[in-house]
Amino acid sequence: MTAATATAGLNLAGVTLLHGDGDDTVTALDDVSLTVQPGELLAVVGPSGAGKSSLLAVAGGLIRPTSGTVHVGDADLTNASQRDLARLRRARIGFVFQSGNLLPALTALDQLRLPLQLGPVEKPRDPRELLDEVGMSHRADRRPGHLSGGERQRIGIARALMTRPQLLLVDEPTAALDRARSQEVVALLARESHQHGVATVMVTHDHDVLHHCDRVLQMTDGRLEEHVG
Ligand SMILES: Nc1ncnc2c1ncn2[C@@H]1O[C@H](COP(=O)(O)OP(=O)(O)OP(=O)(O)O)[C@@H](O)[C@H]1O
Repeated sequence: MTAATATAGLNLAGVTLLHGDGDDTVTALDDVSLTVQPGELLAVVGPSGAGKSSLLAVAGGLIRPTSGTVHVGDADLTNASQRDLARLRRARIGFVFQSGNLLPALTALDQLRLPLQLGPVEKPRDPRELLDEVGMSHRADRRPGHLSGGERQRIGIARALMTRPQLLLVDEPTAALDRARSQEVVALLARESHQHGVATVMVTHDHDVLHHCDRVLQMTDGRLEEHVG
């Protein structure tokens, strides 16, 4: 990898991930190389079991690959200690889950404050400003039980952006949403990625939202290929 490609966004080089051992070995990722630029929204589609969740887990430093390297900006996740990995994840990576993964007892505004309470953050976003940016100021005092699925997802996205991450990893953000809400949520992801220069990887089964994405790749049997839509 050249110095230039190692300084921004996400870079995976020759990443292979094996699960299990002996006869039970499963190749979840098979020699995957990928660069996602700052400000780019990449969608990854593919059948169940193709390796999409494994890709997110490796890119997010949650699982170490069997071989190959993973960089977020200039940070090498592959050789980092557990302690450094935790610090890198907190400072550089945002995660968005299928249904928002919000804490039931916290208001929308407090969900956004939460990442700032888990440790020092260099230049955090202002929670009220970010709430406004995702169109949720009018719901600041509501708890998740009184929000719609689309609203919960907006809060989940905003929470992931509080620390100004370089990389955003998004797992099936529209799985629980109807068509109109799905369009809004992915349009929001595209806008936030572009505006704030975040490299975003979104795994999805939802082909109706792909037109919001800058690039679409297909995962098949652990390999990433061009998507023919
Ligand atoms: N912890 C594990 N131990 C053993 N095998 C695993 C483990 N996690 C995943 N696998 C296997 O690795 C392969 C890739 O799984 P992965 O969850 O990444 O696929 P996926 O594309 O995300 O699937 P889905 O769309 O159903 O979520 C599958 O064959 C799966 O059975």
